Amino acid sequence: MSVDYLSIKSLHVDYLQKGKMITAVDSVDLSLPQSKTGVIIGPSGCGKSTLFNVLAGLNHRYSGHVLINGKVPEGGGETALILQEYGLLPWKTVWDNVILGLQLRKKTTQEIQSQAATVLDKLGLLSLAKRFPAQLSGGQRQRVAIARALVLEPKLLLMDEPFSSLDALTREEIQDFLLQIWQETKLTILLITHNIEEAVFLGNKIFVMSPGPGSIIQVVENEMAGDYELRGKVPFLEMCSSLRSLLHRREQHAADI
Ligand SMILES: Nc1ncnc2c1ncn2[C@@H]1O[C@H](COP(=O)(O)OP(=O)(O)OP(=O)(O)O)[C@@H](O)[C@H]1O
Repeated sequence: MSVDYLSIKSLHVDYLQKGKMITAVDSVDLSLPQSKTGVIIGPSGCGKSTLFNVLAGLNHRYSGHVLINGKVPEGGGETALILQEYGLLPWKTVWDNVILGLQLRKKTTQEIQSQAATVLDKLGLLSLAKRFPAQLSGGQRQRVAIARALVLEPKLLLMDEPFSSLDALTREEIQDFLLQIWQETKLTILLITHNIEEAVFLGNKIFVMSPGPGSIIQVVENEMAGDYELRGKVPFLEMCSSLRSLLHRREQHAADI
């Protein structure tokens, strides 16, 4: 029996805003086995980032049960979070951005040098090590953000709309790149996207969220994910189409209430 690496049961998060309680997510149930990819898709404001803040250990004010590898999320450690804007420090070079986390973990200079060089080399970024983020393309910046996360050897990679600011072709290249990273490292990956094709291309499990306060309204098991040749194939297009209909129906239903 496979034990879920990530397990969320009855998650509920409220925010207090100007004296009023706002429910951001309600009754969220989600599970993901180790070394699988999960994609969360849902309308704006349904609570996707709220969910990630809990998983990244940044928000402890929730009710329900959340376990990552059997432990309550505390941040750091085995979990890495990559944000939409990449989170790179503009005044630091690629190299200095990548080694930051290792320095914070008080690694020796030798360990830092060797781990950073290995990851940058693997991701084809060594030649860019002395550049600053502003001197990189969007796709290169995204790869540096992935390098910065991977150098810490996480077991769970959380990515919050990581490719949303990339043009269509670069986006596909980076999706392929992420697939390659996943196949090599067998990381568990949970990714948020608004893009249906991306969800079907990358997600072994696709979690569809309802409009806010969000909950998971459908889980699509997707054995096709992980195939580089998938885009354009009939089953891929069919799954995208049915996911699109589901999301439209749900938005229409919410608008009618
Ligand atoms: N710090 C906060 N204080 C008060 N309300 C918040 C806070 N953060 C989020 N919210 C509210 O909680 C709800 C969920 O927000 P969240 O950012 O998690 O949604 P999302 O699905 O990630 O949205 P998007 O797709 O637009 O990024 C929204 O109604 C939002 O206004």
